[in-house]
Amino acid sequence: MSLSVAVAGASGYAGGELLRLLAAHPEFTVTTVTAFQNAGQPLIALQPHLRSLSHLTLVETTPQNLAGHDVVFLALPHGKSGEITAALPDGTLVIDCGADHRLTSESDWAAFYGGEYFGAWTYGLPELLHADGSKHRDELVGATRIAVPGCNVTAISLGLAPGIQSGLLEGDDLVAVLAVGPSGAGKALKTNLLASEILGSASAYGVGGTHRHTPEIVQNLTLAGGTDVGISFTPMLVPMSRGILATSTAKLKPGVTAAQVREAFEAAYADEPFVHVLPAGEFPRTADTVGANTALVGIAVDEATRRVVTVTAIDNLVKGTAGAAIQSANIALGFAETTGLSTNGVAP
Ligand SMILES: NC(=O)C1=CN([C@@H]2O[C@H](COP(=O)(O)OP(=O)(O)OC[C@H]3O[C@@H](n4cnc5c(N)ncnc54)[C@H](OP(=O)(O)O)[C@@H]3O)[C@@H](O)[C@H]2O)C=CC1
Ligand SMILES: CC(=O)N[C@@H](CCC(=O)OP(=O)(O)O)C(=O)O
Repeated sequence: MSLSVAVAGASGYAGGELLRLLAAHPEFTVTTVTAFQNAGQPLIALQPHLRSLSHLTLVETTPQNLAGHDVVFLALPHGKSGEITAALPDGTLVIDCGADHRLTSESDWAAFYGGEYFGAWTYGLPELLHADGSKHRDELVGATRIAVPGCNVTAISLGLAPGIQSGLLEGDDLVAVLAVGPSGAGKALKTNLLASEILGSASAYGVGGTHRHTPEIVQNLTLAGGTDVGISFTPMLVPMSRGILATSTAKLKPGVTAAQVREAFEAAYADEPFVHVLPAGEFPRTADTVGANTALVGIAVDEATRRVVTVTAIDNLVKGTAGAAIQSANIALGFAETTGLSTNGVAP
């Protein structure tokens, strides 16, 4: 018997991608979809690509409308899920794609987000290494509240954690520069995201340690065993609708070889269904992850500067959000982790 599912924020980009994946998931049936100003509209009016869900109508995002489901996925603006989930029964599996429950430090929340702090939930990045070599998926088994990572955070964390956990890389001088697609910013119209502004242009934002994903990256890489973790991280908007290409670099510890670094990454991800290390000399393209729940990682060592350089590609809406949410739900509920998810993208 399939589980009944509600998706809140179903008119947005993350909600739409959740619905696309859930519609093909054998264990879930979406019965409720909610929105804010678009409540009352047929879902198909907002998500015309989701033909198999054309029977659904968007209703208001209230605890009453979300109650009575086995699983609730939230794809709401930051700060909007805390109050709603407080009213849902403890036994309901709730998965939040927003940031409200990602940070374990209240002071980081206050510094980078502000507003009421609702506390951290189990973190939805199964492949994240812990200092002792275990993976974060162990914590997801049986969880009933899950916080899905920020998409930039996923790309950077997967691209650095094995080097940190293995003790081969310094954690205090990390640098990451990312090319990101505008869908990461959501559907709501913003002037700097108009096609006329982004086509033919690349622009940096969140520069100089100000991006709100910074403490989340530090949190993950500290969990992976890093000491005094510090990262300078700069995302750049580029004209592609989906995708993140994260170039992450770190200093090698004295005496560490390129072969040791590659071995650490290959060992960490050897059994991972969704994280693939590319052969030496190969680096990923975002195009090869579009629609797939895949992270592709390329690795090089720059001997002149004694830095490792990893290049990680993900689809921000799949492995960066909706796919990670479903992967984590699968683990929490005891389904095969890959259920309803694919490593195959679409091309061209
Ligand atoms: N886009 C991405 O790549 C990623 C997104 N996320 C997170 O997922 C969440 C959703 O993002 P995204 O889909 O991109 O955003 P969108 O702007 O595309 O969608 C936002 C959704 O929230 C609803 N909404 C807007 N304002 C309110 C409100 N005040 N109260 C309740 N609901 C509201 C909207 O409804 P309506 O249409 O009716 O206004 C819509 O359904 C965010 O927390 C985001 O950070 C996380 C990782 C990556
Ligand atoms: C292009 C763009 O603006 N991208 C977003 C990514 C959003 C994301 O990962 O989600 P959360 O907002 O849930 O953290 C950004 O860099 O802030």
